[in-house]
Amino acid sequence: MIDYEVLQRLSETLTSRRNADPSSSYTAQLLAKGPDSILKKIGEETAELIMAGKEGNRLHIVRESADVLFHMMVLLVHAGLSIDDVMVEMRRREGISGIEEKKARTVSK
Ligand SMILES: N=c1c2ncn([C@@H]3O[C@H](COP(=O)(O)OP(=O)(O)OP(=O)(O)O)[C@@H](O)[C@H]3O)c2ncn1[C@@H]1O[C@H](COP(=O)(O)O)[C@@H](O)[C@H]1O
Repeated sequence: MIDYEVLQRLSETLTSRRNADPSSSYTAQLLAKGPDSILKKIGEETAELIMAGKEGNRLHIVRESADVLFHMMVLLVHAGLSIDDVMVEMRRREGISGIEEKKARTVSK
């Protein structure tokens, strides 16, 4: 059974870090440094995920994916959002083929 509740708990923890002391929280440090620092980390972690994907090492892919997801969630908190908002969008897309969606986009242009 996959523990999706871990994302909910992490989301709550990260939101609470808005008021935390940066000396005791990496998330609070990032939030205090501002959006450019968060975006820089997302860029770095995404590049590392790309390299892991090229390398094909499954453990590295999982670990780098977790780093990207974590830093993306910090960005969401910075923007006053949460993983819930992303899930709402994913639910909206559910069952809509990417191929069909793209075709509909071209038609409406
Ligand atoms: N999931 C994570 C998580 N994933 C990655 N990281 C941190 O992200 C940082 C960046 O990773 P890097 O490998 O790039 O580290 P680095 O190379 O030393 O960083 P730079 O020198 O490049 O800045 C590291 O310090 C990791 O520990 C995380 N830090 C925290 N969490 C979760 O967030 C919660 C709150 O954390 P704090 O806010 O620190 O209490 C924790 O309980 C965890 O559940």
